[in-house]
Amino acid sequence: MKVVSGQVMQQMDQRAIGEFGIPGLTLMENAGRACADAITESFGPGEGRKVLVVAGKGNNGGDGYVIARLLSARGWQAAVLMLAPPSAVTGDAAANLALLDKTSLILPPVGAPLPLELFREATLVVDALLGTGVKSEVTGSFRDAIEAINASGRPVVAVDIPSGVDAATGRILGAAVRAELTVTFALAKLGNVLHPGCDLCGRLVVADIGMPQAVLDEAPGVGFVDLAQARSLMHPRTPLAHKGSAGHSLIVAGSPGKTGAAAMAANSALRTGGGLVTLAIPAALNPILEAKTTEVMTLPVGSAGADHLQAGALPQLLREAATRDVVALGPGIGTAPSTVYLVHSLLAELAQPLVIDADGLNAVALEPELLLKRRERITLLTPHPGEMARLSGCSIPEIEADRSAAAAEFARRYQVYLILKGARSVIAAPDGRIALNGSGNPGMASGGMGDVLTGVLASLVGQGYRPFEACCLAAYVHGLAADLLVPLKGTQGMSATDVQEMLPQALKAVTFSAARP
Ligand SMILES: NC(=O)C1=CN([C@@H]2O[C@H](COP(=O)(O)OP(=O)(O)OC[C@H]3O[C@@H](n4cnc5c(N)ncnc54)[C@H](O)[C@@H]3O)[C@@H](O)[C@H]2O)[C@@H](O)CC1
Ligand SMILES: [K+]
Repeated sequence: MKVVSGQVMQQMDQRAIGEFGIPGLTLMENAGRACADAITESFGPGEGRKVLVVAGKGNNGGDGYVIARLLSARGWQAAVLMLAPPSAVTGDAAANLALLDKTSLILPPVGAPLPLELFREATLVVDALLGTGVKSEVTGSFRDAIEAINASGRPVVAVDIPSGVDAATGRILGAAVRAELTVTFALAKLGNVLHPGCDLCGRLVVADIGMPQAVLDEAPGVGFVDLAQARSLMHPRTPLAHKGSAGHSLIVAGSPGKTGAAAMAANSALRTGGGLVTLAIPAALNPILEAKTTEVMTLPVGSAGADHLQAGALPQLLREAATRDVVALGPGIGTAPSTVYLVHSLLAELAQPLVIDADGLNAVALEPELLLKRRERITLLTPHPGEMARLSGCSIPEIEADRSAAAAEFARRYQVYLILKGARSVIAAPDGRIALNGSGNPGMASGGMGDVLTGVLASLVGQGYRPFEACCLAAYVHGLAADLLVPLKGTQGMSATDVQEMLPQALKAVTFSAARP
């Protein structure tokens, strides 16, 4: 699904009206009807029940007037609480205001408290205060209205986006409505899917309001990886599949104290459907990894006593990699100078698609220009914000201020695919494509989750998925495995190994529709 900023949506509205001749009134009528239909579907017919529409002075309020008119025709007793005088309402919104029964309009005198009894008496509250036109922090009577809506204890339906959420960032502008249902128009807005705004939307419905297909297709936006999107990316496994056709990953990982990272990355590659996995580890750690893994083949590298990956292991690793479909480099390798040197050498010399994570990224951060040596080869990085900050020479707050921009800029500059981890991981491609991952939960804030993702991503690349699609699917499946754990374990105490072991169920959920076992 495509997601756009509020500003882009406003340009789309203008284009539909100006270039395609669709009257703004038609778009507003379609938007209001989509909300009325969603309300009827969720809450049933009116049967004399009361609905309170809280309306601002812009077109979001205009949608609210349409909703009030249509719901009263469907048996609701509709009242409209206006936060601005009718004289301030203009354009299409004014045209719809004129169609309303004047006795349904409530306009509290300036400075008077809001009539809270209206909220108590209503069965349902519709939030049509502010939509994509919100410009600043919400204060005064608008803030009072948002607080009254939230305190009402009534189900709330938000029109387009919960009022007070910034449509471009999901940021709460001082106060925001908490809705049970949000009906957004034409395309979802970034504020509908980014935290914390998305936590206030409740169920999100994206309604068709008759926007021309060309306007939808040509709007600049980002992808949002949800179940439907992940399902469309999944390659079905053919009946003729064999272990040689499902990809052979080489995972280069491990140092003393971090053998678990190596084991999780390798096991996760298998749990994602990889045909074969070879785990290259410092020779001295081989007995530990032999015991920790079963299906995985271990490859002790370096001299017999080597407990860190060292530069001398380069020829052995290059020989091994030559017949592998993908290499993943970094989980738990540490930052010893010789290990860093090895990472830099592998970066330059490996021909295979290369996934780099963890200490592999820290080694790259010392000399990011080395990535440009791989311009003609596929490189995929999976940084968390701290690693991203080191890679790009910015601070973590700078990265967090605009995660999509940070990921997109780095991916373009260094011609790499990138998963910037965190709530709503950002996936960026060298050609400018961006997607946000829709799965995952706070239970994933625990050590080792990144090692699992590395294994998942390497496995998918090894199975032949194209890099951007592999990143989208890896992020989604990884998050979904954690989501499937929530009913079983909650969000405190789930471990990365739990997520690793849930990967097959996540893949199953993505592969099969509900109708198929
Ligand atoms: N043709 C169109 O443009 C369509 C627009 N639609 C609706 O129109 C909405 C956008 O309408 P508008 O651009 O009129 O904007 P809004 O209705 O979101 O709000 C804009 C109004 O609120 C005021 N405002 C901004 N920030 C404020 C704040 N912090 N506190 C108080 N007032 C504030 C502005 O001065 C402006 O008057 C969409 O969200 C959607 O609901 C739909 O009807 C579909 C068609
Ligand atoms: K709203």
